[in-house]
Amino acid sequence: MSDRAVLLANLGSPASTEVADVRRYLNQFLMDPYVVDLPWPARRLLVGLILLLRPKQSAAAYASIWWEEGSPLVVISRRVQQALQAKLDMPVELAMRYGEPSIEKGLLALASREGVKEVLFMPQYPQFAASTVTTSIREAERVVAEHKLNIKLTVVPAFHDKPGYIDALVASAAPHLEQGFDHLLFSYHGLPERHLRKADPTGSHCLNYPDCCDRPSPAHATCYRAQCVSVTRAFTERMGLRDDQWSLAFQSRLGKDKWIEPYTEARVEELAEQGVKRLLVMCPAFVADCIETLEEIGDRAREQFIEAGGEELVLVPCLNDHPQWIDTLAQWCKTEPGAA
Ligand SMILES: C=CC1=C(C)c2cc3[nH]c(cc4nc(cc5[nH]c(cc1n2)c(C)c5CCC(=O)O)C(CCC(=O)O)=C4C)c(C)c3C=C
Ligand SMILES: [Fe+2]
Ligand SMILES: [Fe+2]
Repeated sequence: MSDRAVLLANLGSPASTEVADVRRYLNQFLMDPYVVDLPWPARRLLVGLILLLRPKQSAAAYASIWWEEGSPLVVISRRVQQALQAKLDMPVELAMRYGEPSIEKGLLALASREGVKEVLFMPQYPQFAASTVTTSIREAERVVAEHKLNIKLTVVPAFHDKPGYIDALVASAAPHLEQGFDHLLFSYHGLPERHLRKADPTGSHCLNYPDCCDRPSPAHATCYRAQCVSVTRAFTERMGLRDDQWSLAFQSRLGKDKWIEPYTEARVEELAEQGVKRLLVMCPAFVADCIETLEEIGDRAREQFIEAGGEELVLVPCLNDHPQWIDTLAQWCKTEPGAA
């Protein structure tokens, strides 16, 4: 038995589709200063306003995609944990940044296991964003410090450029592309432009040129947008797609700030108007299907596409528990983190 253990971390879901549970979840999520990055009084005020209407709308959206066993995101993540556990001679736990099972419970459970000296902390995000990766790492560090846990926390960074991730994406999506399509849309979760600028260590690269993501820069080490572009490029090159067969857009905008463009909603409508009949949509910012893929794309974008003249929108499933993805994760757990 190794002295290493693994903690998979994802974003999290409400405990149920009851409005009160969704409100509690949204409050915890949006009051995170890495997500709504305003000083506390302004954040409290803005989130208070969002919580007037959003919980009811989101509860209805969650209810439309909820499974008998629970939230798709949590159920799929649990399957991944179990499949990974079956391949490894080290304990594997699952944690969510918001809601349950919490990062605190996961770390305490692993630290109490006999012989565990190191926890490999694996945030399940291919691209870096402070609102996903940094906040998860800070929470894990807080738990280790607060409980004085005698473990080494080793973080596996965002894996957008790791061949194992791209290979698994190709293996899981290729059969869907082989069914034929008029256009392939890569729809990534969006981010406020401000988040991108804040993450730019040069202070002068991101969003300062129309083609910033195509110009090599040290800023790309923490640029969510550039990492989405590079995953898309790697995938389309591997699949041998021409540039006119695909496009890239960003979904899930919330609030009045400017978010990174183009927006998925606008692109879906444009594609239908341009005569695209069979549209495939991939969402590579998510490793597991969730409300953002199943409801926002699989239901709402599909309806919008058909109303605008399209015939069929096919949502390509996320990596979920695809065997090749599980093999990749297992390899990362056994080797040096981030090296595979
Ligand atoms: C300011 C708001 C938000 C930022 C910034 C944000 C970044 C971000 N989120 C994900 C991944 C997921 N987000 C999910 C749900 C979700 N996201 C926001 C808002 C922001 N996300 C909200 C309010 C919600 C809840 C649903 C809703 O009311 O619309 C989920 C799915 C959760 C589930 O239970 O299924 C994921 C996963 C990324 C990758 C990201 C930054 C790049
Ligand atoms: Fe989100
Ligand atoms: Fe860029």
